[in-house]
Amino acid sequence: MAVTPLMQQYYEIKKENPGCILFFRMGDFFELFEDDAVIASKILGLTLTSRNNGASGATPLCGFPHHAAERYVPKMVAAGYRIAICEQVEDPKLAKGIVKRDIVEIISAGTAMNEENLNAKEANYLCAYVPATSDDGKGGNGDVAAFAIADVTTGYLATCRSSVQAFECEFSRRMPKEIVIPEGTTIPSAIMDLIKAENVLVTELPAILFAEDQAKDVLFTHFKVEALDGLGLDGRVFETSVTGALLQYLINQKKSELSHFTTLEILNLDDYMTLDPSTLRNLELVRPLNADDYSSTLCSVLDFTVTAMGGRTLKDWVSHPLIAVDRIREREEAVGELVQNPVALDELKESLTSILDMERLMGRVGSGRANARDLAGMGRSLSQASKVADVLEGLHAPLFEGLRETLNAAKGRGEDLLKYFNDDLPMTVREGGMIRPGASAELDAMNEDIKERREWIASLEGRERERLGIPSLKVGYNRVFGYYIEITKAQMAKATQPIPDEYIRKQTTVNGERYITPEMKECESVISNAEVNIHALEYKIFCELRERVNSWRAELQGIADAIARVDSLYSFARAARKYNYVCPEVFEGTGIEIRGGFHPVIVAVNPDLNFVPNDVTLSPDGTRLMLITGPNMAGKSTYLRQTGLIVLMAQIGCFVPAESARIGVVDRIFTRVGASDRLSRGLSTFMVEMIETANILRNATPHSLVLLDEIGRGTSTFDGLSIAWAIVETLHSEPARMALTLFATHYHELTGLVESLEHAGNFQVAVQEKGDKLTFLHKILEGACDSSYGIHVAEMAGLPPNVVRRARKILLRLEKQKIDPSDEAQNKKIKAQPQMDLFAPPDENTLLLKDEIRRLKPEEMTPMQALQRLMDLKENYGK
Ligand SMILES: Nc1ncnc2c1ncn2[C@@H]1O[C@H](COP(=O)(O)OP(=O)(O)OP(=O)(O)O)[C@@H](O)[C@H]1O
Repeated sequence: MAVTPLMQQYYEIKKENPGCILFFRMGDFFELFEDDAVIASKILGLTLTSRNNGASGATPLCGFPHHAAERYVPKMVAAGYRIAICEQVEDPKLAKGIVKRDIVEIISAGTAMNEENLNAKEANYLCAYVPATSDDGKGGNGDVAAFAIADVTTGYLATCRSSVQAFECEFSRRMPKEIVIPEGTTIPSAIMDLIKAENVLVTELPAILFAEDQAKDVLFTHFKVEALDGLGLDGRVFETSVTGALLQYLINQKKSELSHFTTLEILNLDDYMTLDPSTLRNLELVRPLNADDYSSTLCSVLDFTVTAMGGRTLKDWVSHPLIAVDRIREREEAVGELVQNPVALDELKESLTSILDMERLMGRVGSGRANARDLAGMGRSLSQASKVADVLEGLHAPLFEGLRETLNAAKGRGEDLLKYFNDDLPMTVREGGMIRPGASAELDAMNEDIKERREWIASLEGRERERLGIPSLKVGYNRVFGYYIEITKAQMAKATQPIPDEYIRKQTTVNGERYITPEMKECESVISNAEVNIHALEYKIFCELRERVNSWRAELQGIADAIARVDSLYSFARAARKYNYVCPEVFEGTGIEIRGGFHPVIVAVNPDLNFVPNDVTLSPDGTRLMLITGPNMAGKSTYLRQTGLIVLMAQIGCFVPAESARIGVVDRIFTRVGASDRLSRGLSTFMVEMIETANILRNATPHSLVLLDEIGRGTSTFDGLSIAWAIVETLHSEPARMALTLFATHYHELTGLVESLEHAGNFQVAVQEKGDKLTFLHKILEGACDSSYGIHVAEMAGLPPNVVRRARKILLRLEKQKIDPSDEAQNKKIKAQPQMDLFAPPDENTLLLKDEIRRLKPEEMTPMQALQRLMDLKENYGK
């Protein structure tokens, strides 16, 4: 079927970009056709119309003015689509036939650059993954991963080979918006879970992009190196392949060089405490459990950062606690110095305040999008960065010395840039108005040449007003016929002079006439000819400046990174001062000793709450496992979480919410606490609980901190108790595990077990019972709690009195069968006993009896037969 030539062009471009929604530029509009139009009209709320497409009939169509793309592209990307921007790439006036069009950029979740629509304090990560083998070449069954992570907005690029489990942890810490894989690759199921839960876009690429040789070429060309060791990739086949493919994908999408990717980091995940996705979630470090409540996260409490870069680094630090004691102490020392020096803190805040997002500005420079405002912004930020260096001059912590040296590279550069730019700058780069007088002699001379004529035009209005006696006469300008003199009908009537002969009528408007004069036109033509050259020269100077900034990129990224770190240390110090945190003593070894610890988030969010501080003492030779009993609502979960958070805060180099703390560096924090959002993924509460517990029991080490809250409550009492019991024994006694453990439980039966274990101790959350009234004291004390008060709490919550009364009766009866786990004889009985659940099914005899009764037909029996049957039943079942 014949289609119009325009649609033919459309179809060709569409075919070359499968899987993309095509934004097709036509004049001042973007048009979308067919399915693209139907999809976009729904998402963007646009009216769907149709276009006559030659003999093939009408085509669904929707469109919008081109500048609206700024708003519409992010909306489409957020809805999970990939947008191909197709621009007119030749001047329509010069085109022979259909205007030439081409794709200038493809935008998807992980490649979006439009930072106005991104959360400034959040990175926009894109990840690539390939299955790998381990160093020794043995682990090739998909349990080793190679991955690369990039942020195209800032130029961050890193790669790593690790176990799939470590990849899963890193994936959830970074939470990329998009993952790129070779076609047909199976993504490990744990990662797939995260992808589904977070709506991560999955992009499959031809496997050839991941071929080692191809990837090498991409890396060599991009980084201008001739060997892999220049990038630290020597002998790292999988990392090379995955990084090369990722970079190639980005270059293909952005259709630009991306020179802001200047370095490649080889990640070593062993440098950081392992935090699996459930711990990240449960401790609410960066993201809240309840999507809308960011204030419940640790980040929100610690984030006093002033710059967007600092905000991103702070998040990165919080989700990557350190293992190396010297690095932790380095940060602590720097924070400590700031805590003691409020003047320096204020000075830092002042100089950090006007620093823009230099990393993202570099992204704009590197991808050729920067305008004069961006370069001047970079200039101002550099001047401020050198002020930050001056503040650091007065500080002595070793970390600050290194940062100051890096920041010294900013000295002079800001001023060097700013001297070129006007104070008020346009968005456009080809229409002049950017370069400050005095910055270029050539430009000044060109401006000088037309100065008189510009002044002549500028003063024309005044002169003509006087000459014609029309005080409100106007000289205007439009793109169609340039300068004109406008005289309204009312003005004309009041004019003291007739319209001069040299006035040429150009346009009649509703209110009057517009004129030009030959002298005016001659002047204008000289000005506009000169301005073409002036604008071209301004653009040339601008491009040189942009190139200069681009050539500074390595230093600028170093400066940006240093600013982000200073800002994060500043933020820790502010938090420490505001909430009275103390510097923990972090040591290499095992043991946790916290005096007067409190929960950083609860206290920050509820400043009026009378929070009761608590102690923790865990050591390999003393108590390794604390079993904590106490009523509901007493504060067990809070105690567990605050301990996890305090240990984590110590290892990110932050001060901690306590009177004092000694923290032996832990390799992992495991948590099995609270609700889980994995329920939505089709797993039952109990299943999730057991998956997470299994992970703990397989991976905990004697250097781990394990937080277990109410393990086993998701199943029947005896199953749950038995599981909890076995877990306590394993964590306490199995040499490979023996982790420092806080175990909160409602199974009071376990307190007896704990008494028989050498390195476990019973603790309770104190309550005060006066008559019927129960007061929570929130204090953790030694010893076991002898009552669970569950019914009490239920009563306080408003359960109807008849239900409460009945519950008390049932409880009394059940307590008569109480089990003592420390009683060996009874222990054996438990294991041998069939399940004795409240709602356990009736025994076999009862079922048989019921069955026999059901089959009896008394109406067909004689009295004698009935009596005989009754005697049989009594004989069989009556004992
Ligand atoms: N140390 C404390 N000081 C003051 N209030 C506290 C303290 N610890 C907890 N709370 C408050 O008590 C309430 C219950 O705490 P939490 O959820 O930790 O109890 P729990 O013992 O784990 O309860 P459950 O067994 O029902 O899960 C929370 O609202 C919390 O703010």
